[in-house]
Amino acid sequence: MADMPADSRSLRFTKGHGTENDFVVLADLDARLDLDADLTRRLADRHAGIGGDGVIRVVPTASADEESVRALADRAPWFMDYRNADGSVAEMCGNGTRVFATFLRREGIETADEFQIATRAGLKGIRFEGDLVATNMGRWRLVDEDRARADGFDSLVHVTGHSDPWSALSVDMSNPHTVVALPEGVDLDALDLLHAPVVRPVPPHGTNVELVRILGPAHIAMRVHERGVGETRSCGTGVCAAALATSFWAGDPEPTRDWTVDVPGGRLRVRALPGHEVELAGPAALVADGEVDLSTL
Ligand SMILES: N[C@@H](CCC[C@H](N)C(=O)O)C(=O)O
Repeated sequence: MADMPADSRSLRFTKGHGTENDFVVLADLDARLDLDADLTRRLADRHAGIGGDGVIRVVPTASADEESVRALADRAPWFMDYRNADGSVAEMCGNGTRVFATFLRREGIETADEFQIATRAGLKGIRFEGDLVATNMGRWRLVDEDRARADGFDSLVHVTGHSDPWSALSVDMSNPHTVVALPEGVDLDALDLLHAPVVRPVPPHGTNVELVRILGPAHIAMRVHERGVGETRSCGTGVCAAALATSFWAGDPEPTRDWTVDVPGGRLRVRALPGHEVELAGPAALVADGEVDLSTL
């Protein structure tokens, strides 16, 4: 169990989600919480804890462990410290940025319609747009651009229940993604994602795997198996990777139109920005506040 503030064995939390990618949000405004892998796993446990695909700690950027994050403090006072449900630390979480920003607004910590937050993948610009929150996710890249341009693909993905592996494309969204366009006749809804898809060659830092069905022009449906979690109902970085890969395959490597991505938990918009950056827009909801007795976890 993590070291906790001496005066408290309980922890206040907020539960939130972005297109049903759900998170336990911890306001650690004094940077007193030692959120280690064990505590993260216990909080995220859906049976014995609060439950979530991940845990988000809201902490002053100046107090981050990583020097590269602390360097952002003068431009973004708050750091989204994101952990997957298995306790692993991830570079970025697209849906998490909207939940994080919505929490900062609700608490009156940030009051503007536009502000920047700090993540392990650098600064991310937030813009409130009606009911949606838009995040400038920053720069993206194809992991093996030469191979992608020559073949369209750079790896193979094997999904349980299907004898043949499918061609896939690796996209770096600051975190790793492997995108598969499903062959004709394969039912997206029927895929077995209880088991992790097997990716070859093995990605050095693991990967999130997106399975995509094309629904129409600039419109796809996607399911995802997330690194450090399992299948989730949405993944913001994955949605961007899927839209960018599909646009690439469609001959529009720098997307000139907005893409709509349907996930089991809702709908998201992906927009290319100048400078090879990409914006993700969608809803965010804070659904509960509570206090957990850490001795019971
Ligand atoms: N759900 C997130 C991504 C969270 C991190 C991912 N599982 C990883 O390990 O890279 C999103 O909305 O982007």
